[in-house]
Amino acid sequence: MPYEKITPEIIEKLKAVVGPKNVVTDADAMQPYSHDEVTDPAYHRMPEAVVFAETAEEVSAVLKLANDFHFPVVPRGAGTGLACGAVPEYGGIVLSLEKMNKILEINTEGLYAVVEPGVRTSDLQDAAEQQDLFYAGDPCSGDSCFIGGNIATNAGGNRAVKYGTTRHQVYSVEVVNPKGRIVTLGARLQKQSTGYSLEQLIIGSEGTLGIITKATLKLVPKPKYALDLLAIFDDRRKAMGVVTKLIKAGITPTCVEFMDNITIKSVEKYLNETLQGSDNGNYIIVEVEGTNEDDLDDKAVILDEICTENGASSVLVADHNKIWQARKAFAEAVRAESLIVCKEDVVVPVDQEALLLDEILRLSQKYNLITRIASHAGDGNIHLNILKGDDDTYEAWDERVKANQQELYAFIYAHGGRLSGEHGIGYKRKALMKEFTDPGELEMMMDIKQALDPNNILNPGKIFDIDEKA
Ligand SMILES: O=C(O)CC[C@@H](O)C(=O)O
Ligand SMILES: [Zn+2]
Repeated sequence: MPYEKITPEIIEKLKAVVGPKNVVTDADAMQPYSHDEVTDPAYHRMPEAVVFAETAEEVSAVLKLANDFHFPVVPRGAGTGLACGAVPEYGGIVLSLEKMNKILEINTEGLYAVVEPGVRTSDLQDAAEQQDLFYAGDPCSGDSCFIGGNIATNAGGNRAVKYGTTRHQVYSVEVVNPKGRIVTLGARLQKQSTGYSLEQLIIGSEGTLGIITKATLKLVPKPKYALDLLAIFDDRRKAMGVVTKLIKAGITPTCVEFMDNITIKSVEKYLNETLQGSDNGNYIIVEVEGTNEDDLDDKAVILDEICTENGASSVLVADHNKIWQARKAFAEAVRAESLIVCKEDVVVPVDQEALLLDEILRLSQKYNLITRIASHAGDGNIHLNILKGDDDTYEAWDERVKANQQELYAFIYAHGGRLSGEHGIGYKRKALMKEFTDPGELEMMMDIKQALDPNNILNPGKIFDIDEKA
């Protein structure tokens, strides 16, 4: 890629924009910005400088410099991604938004929040709760990830069954577009038919079309009554088979999550706690909200019946904090087992998900893979983690992982699915994106990128490589 190196002249100009303390070139200080949560060092890349922005105007000036001098700008939130979307594959600068971390407004009349991109998701959840309100976005990394990154990647998480993904929480975003113009896209409206929904184009574009500098997000009244049920199944295929039945019951659960037994054991070890049914159980965790205690009880009875009729050995009311601590510890528990992990994030229509699990189990046997499986089962989204075993070489493992991927993705696309449900493409999955995406669809994405970012300076090489355009 013919980009300019970050010269001392460029460093001086960057310092003039954001102040000397906000430009870092020391290798040790830059090291944490060379990767996200992908632990395999093969995917780490050092930036040439890390720049911290404190205002939209600074972001704008940095992007104008990038166009003038032709260097890449890689926007970064908390760095909790799993697709290398914030990793500077082609060098240049990492532009961190972590200092733009203010909750600007929680509006209890209009039910919305205005936040800067570096606000931690859990901080927004807590701030809303203090006003008896609720921010529905809830990625598993909520204690560390930022709202800006949630929007840029259209983070999914645990409550999408009822509330949708991040895109459904967003009224509007202020972005700096690749040419450096500050613009607000979308509006605080329940409806509008006023041209393209550009805010929706930004959401999930992984920082390739604009840098989010402010967002107006939906809040809802805090649900007064909620309950977590834990259904334990001896057979994991039966556990997954119950999901469509739970959805069809018309109760609109907030969450329907799945964990298989070996994963429960892994989490148990990591947390050093005993988890219910961990001897040979597989979990379906269902959270429901109700208007009052009776409503909640009625829903619980229905869910209990469905699970029991479909093979659950027990259905328990779970301790909310404990069960969610276990579910949210999935990624960390796997990381504690192995730093070399392939994380599949496949998604199919919910009614195809039991078939997908069958296929995953078949392929895991065929390719002799060590797996851990957790799933946002209510969304059809399965996280298949494939661990490298101690007595495997990287090359032998990688070869089997790739063969598995080919068969798995062929199955997924044949069943109306996609290769990523929520973690995104970044640069980690772009070769597979190219292989499995309809060329016409990919061409439209590239056309949009080229129109908005003609110099290809904003997060280049993410989702696709523009110079590979046919
Ligand atoms: O590490 C993973 O594969 C999944 C991480 C996260 O999306 C989750 O749902 O736990
Ligand atoms: Zn997830």
